[in-house]
Amino acid sequence: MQTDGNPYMIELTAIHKRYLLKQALTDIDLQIRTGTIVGLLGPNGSGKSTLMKMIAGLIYPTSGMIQVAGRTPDVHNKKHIAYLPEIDHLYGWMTVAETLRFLSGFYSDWQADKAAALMETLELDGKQKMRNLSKGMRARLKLITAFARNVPLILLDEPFSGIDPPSRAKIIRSIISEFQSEEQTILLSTHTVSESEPMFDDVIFLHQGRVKLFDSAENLRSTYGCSLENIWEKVYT
Ligand SMILES: Nc1ncnc2c1ncn2[C@@H]1O[C@H](COP(=O)(O)OP(=O)(O)OP(=O)(O)O)[C@@H](O)[C@H]1O
Repeated sequence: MQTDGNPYMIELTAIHKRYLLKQALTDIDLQIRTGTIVGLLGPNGSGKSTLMKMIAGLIYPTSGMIQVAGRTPDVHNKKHIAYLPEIDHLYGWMTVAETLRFLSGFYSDWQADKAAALMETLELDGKQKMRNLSKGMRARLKLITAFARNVPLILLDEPFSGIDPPSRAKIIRSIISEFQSEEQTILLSTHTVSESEPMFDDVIFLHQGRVKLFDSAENLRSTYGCSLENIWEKVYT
């Protein structure tokens, strides 16, 4: 995946997405800089997952243009994008360690040493059977599978759902420390704004499928004179 001097990992121009009966995204223009962690915030149904799936090349816009590292995303982008995977289809009889080995076979960029280190940091037991994992443990495993890959773009859709607050704090610290700012870009959607705030370089606030605010976290805080969480309250209430 080449960026050829282009400072933007993701460029969206006049994007509209309509499902059969529902307009999900309207007139989205965004440019996401390479080497940043970007927060994608918004209430339920504001279009976060739709935007993520589109950037991952899993669904297509109704109109408009998307460029990811200078090319239109399609299913082949899986090679270059780690999209927080659905793991529910994986074999329940396998252990966590077997599952990671199984997944490693699909990705030439898999870093087994990193997966092992993250297993330790996130306190996941390799001997546990997949079918016995709690919701929070499954969420941890998803994060490990995303960060074990050496890819330029990581898309994390609600990575903290089901994870308890102390573990969330630990995971956020590990995302910050694992982030390779020269080479990587992370787009992360979440409802846990206050805890996630320290991670974000830039923040997108979506509202009813439109971009309500998009700026650096620092500019937003100084413009509004408060934290992102308080901005959230001002924007959405
Ligand atoms: N496959 C689909 N078919 C029809 N409508 C859909 C589909 N997926 C999403 N929608 C609708 O599009 C809108 C945006 O949904 P989306 O899942 O992108 O929002 P979200 O911000 O990720 O929500 P949440 O925070 O609840 O996960 C919603 O009104 C939703 O009902």
